[in-house]
Amino acid sequence: MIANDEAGKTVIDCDVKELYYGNFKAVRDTRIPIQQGEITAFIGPSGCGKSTVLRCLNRMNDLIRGFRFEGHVQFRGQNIYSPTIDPVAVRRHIGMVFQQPNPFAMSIYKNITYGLRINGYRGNYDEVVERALRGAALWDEVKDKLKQSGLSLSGGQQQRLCIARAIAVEPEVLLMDEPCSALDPIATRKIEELMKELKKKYTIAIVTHNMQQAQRVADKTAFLYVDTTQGGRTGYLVEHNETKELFEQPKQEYTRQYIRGEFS
Ligand SMILES: Nc1ncnc2c1ncn2[C@@H]1O[C@H](COP(=O)(O)OP(=O)(O)OP(=O)(O)O)[C@@H](O)[C@H]1O
Repeated sequence: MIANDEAGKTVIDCDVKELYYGNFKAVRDTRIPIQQGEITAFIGPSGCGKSTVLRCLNRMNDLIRGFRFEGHVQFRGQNIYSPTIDPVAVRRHIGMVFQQPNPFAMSIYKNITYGLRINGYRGNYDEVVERALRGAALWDEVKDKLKQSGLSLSGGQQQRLCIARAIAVEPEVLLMDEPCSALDPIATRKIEELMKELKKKYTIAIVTHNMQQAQRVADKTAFLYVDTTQGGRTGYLVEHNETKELFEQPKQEYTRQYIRGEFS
């Protein structure tokens, strides 16, 4: 669906042929190339596999019992599921921000330096903390209280702290699983503005329930739906395209119906 001349821009080539949790086939036939310097949104009804596919991109599903999938996920041409690849190293390159802000119960400063300390970083921690907090548009609000607990911040600030924590280790890709769903509209807009800034430096994939949000922030959008024809509930990719085109001139009837709200 995406033109060949864009293949060189592909940072992650995700091709899920079949994905299972135990005996349950959760996703099939979903190929989504994630392009460098872009925001790719995953949309679709509840249970279509948006979060599952997103979590495949940095091996977060590995932790789930019964998870297995056929297909591949290549990061810069390398299969991240190869037995020789360390999943922790994968997550250094491909960071993640979750639905609920989840700062650690420690100071703002230590939240940011946590990943660096684990990785044995020997550089200047103060510099990294400032750079990460500035990158997450939080520096001005917290620079005088870096020793205060991360949990003392507002929900929107906590989510920006989690983004700062994710970018402190300088990943190439940021995965965001409904990062605004626990936030009010003002905090949501702040995160959306931040995403537009972040994409100058990072490639982003985001799961969102909010179609307006996808239209506001995403360059490309992938629409997944649930196939119930075989008696199961298996998610699959219906359409992946430029966001504007997907919303204004959808190629698939299911996409057209979904964005018109004809089914939920
Ligand atoms: N850990 C798990 N064990 C078993 N089944 C799971 C697990 N996680 C998700 N599933 C199932 O896989 C399917 C896809 O779930 P997933 O959370 O990826 O969908 P989603 O599109 O992100 O949904 P939502 O929008 O409601 O968050 C669902 O049927 C769900 O019940």
